[in-house]
Amino acid sequence: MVYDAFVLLSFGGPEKPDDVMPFLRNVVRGRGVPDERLAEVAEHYYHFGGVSPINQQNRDLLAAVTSDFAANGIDLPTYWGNRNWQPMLEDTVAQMRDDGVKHALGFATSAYGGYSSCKQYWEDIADARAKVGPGAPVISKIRQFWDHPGFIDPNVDAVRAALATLSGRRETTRLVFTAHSIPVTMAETAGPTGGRYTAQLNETARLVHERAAADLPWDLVWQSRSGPPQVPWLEPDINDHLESLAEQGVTDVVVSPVGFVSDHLEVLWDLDNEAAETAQKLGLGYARAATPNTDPRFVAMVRELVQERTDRAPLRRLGTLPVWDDCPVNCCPPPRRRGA
Ligand SMILES: CC1=C(CCC(=O)O)c2cc3nc(cc4[nH]c(cc5[nH]c(cc1n2)c(C)c5CCC(=O)O)c(CCC(=O)O)c4C)C(CCC(=O)O)=C3C
Ligand SMILES: [Fe+2]
Repeated sequence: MVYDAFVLLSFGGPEKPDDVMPFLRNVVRGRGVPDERLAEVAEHYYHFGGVSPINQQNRDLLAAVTSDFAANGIDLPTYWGNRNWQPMLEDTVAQMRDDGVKHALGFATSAYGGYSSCKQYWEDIADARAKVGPGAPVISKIRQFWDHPGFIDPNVDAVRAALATLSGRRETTRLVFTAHSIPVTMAETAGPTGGRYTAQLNETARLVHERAAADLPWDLVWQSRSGPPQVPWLEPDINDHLESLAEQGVTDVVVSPVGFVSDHLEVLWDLDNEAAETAQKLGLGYARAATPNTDPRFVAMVRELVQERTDRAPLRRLGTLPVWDDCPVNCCPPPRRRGA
């Protein structure tokens, strides 16, 4: 298989106040979410001047990957397209067609399986290619990387650095990993045999824990729940979990958002703002570990994942869960649409 381009696939985010509501309508398109709910979420974005950091983080990642390719003799042009905001993937795919690209490798900014984190990127690719029509390049998505050392090692260092800022007693310190909550049915149907999102997250958390702070107890909990209250999502929420930890006599927490690859708005708002405030109310010492962002090891991982496909380079990984490149068509079905 000969690949002739690389494309970074991501979520997208607003870059000025006027982008916020149209961006949010794109995120929930077809799901019948009322504007009042979106207006509430919009406040989180307005708090940061209507700018999500995610697009700049992706520009930085793409620039770093592009230089890393050049330094390692990989001669692929690099592109970037989003699901929910400019640059939209369909515009990127049109540009790739105009540039003569035939078959690109796509890297999505999510380490895990499941609908939102994996399958929906396949859908984004199919939708973008359908809109561009004849001549649209084929895009093959690169595998999930939850246990790749280039993802684990930066998280390990970040947990160690966060721990070092706490002044409390180690015996009563807890390591808390977080990821985006998803509907329980979505978790049950994640991956070819179900449960893949939570299984991979548990493996990531275990791998980071045993390298960063093997003596500390740890938990994996959830953040950023949305959707109507009658639909069950993964629990406990980080804020409820901090309360029960405080009741158990925990004095300090390190929160490591292994569910994400950059310090975007879900991290800045839901952790640095909300969870930090909860911890303060409870009198808990609190430190949030950084995500990989553009750590050189994470950037090198992207190149190694490309080399797995172009040179049949051996897979570098630390875990034991199964790995696959192309997902079966029937796995990770989309959530049921809500009535408007
Ligand atoms: C698993 C997962 C990831 C991690 C994997 C990955 O990274 O792909 C993720 C990432 C992100 N989620 C983000 C933002 C949002 N997610 C929403 C809504 C939802 N997320 C879901 C799941 C996930 N989401 C689900 C099941 C929904 C509800 C259903 C739906 O409607 O699809 C909503 C709607 C409003 C609301 O109801 O809260 C917003 C605004 C941002 C951007 C942050 C920024 O701007 O910096 C990022 C990176
Ligand atoms: Fe989300």
